[in-house]
Amino acid sequence: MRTIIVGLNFGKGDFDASMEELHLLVNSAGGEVLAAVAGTRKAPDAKLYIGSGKADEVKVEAQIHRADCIVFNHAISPAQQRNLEEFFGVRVMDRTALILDIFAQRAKSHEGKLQVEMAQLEYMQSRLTGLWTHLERQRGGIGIRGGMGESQLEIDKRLISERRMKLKAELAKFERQHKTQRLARTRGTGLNISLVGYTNAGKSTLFNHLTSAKTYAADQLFATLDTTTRKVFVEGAGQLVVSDTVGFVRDLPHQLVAAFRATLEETIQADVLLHVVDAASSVRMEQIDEVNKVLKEIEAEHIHQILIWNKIDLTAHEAGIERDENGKIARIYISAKTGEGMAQLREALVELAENHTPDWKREREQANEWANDPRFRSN
Ligand SMILES: Nc1nc2c(ncn2[C@@H]2O[C@H](COP(=O)(O)OP(=O)(O)OP(=O)(O)O)[C@@H](O)[C@H]2O)c(=O)[nH]1
Ligand SMILES: [Mg+2]
Repeated sequence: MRTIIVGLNFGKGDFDASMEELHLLVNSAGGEVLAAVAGTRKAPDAKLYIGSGKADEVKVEAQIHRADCIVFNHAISPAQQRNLEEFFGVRVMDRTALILDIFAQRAKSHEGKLQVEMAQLEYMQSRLTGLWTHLERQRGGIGIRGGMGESQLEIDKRLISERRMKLKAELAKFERQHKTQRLARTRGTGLNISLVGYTNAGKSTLFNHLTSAKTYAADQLFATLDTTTRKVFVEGAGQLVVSDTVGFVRDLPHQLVAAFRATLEETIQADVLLHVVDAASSVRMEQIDEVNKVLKEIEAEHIHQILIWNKIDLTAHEAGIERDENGKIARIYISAKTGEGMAQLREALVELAENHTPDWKREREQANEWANDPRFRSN
């Protein structure tokens, strides 16, 4: 797709980095960015999101470059999208739709495909509702009852609802399957580790290094969609379970977070999160915040987390372990590409495994505690 990207700078965060990310997102979706238009505003315009002057500018750019798509670096309302498409005469997408599109292209497993479809339907349904209110208002004004628009909308809405119900039931089946598999996998094994992090941070590269697996690692956003889990034997740490997960991104559509809940469930079950950070990125701190936001959304913020400062081959950092004031491991500097710091990471895993209490032991301790608690003793 021949694309023009548009972003408004509201004076928050790193605007240039966010436009750069949108550029990467469009490339990841298979599109080509022909021009970028930036504007500054205090608040979005109700009708077109951008002001009418800016809209003229975008229209000229679109005509010069013969663009067939305009992507906004924001979430725009259904009404605004309609107005913009009318104004430009080409397709208009917002950030959410773009991310959904990438996920739809990337989904490989049956479950992944269902999850993305679920998220898309939810997104569409919210758009239809917007359209519906719009027609409703129009109809009220003109005083005509019923009409083609209304019935078509009603049908669309019903079809979407029915499909969503079906998907929900199918996804629930997968969820039960995950539970059984997880039980079988973690029985008798040690530490359960999940690699989490912003998209493109290097999770899959690290996963491959740790497990000698061939998980798809690529310089594109959302290379990984499905959670991959492997057992790994680490000398001194015993049998570990390691999971590679989907990358997070700023404003990850909440529909997607909801849809991927089952996949992300793996993350929630982990004993330790290795939070992989692209240390070479200028916006790494913002990315860490975004990842933590999603972790909170999936109720995984309480899990012990260690920051993996990756890609140090591109920075001035040296490989090694950094500890907090209590001597606990806080950060590990590595390069998953060159292998620097991997020895230290393995050392850290041994230490974590030593300090880890397996579930069965924790349960037994808990039972003993209750047995000895006078409050629970009968006479
Ligand atoms: N220079 C350098 N590049 C790295 C390093 N680790 C990963 N990369 C590169 O970064 C890009 C992204 O790596 P992935 O492992 O696919 O990243 P990911 O976090 O799994 O990304 P998603 O699955 O898209 O969320 C690839 O081009 C890797 O080759 C590193 O230590 N140094
Ligand atoms: Mg990956």
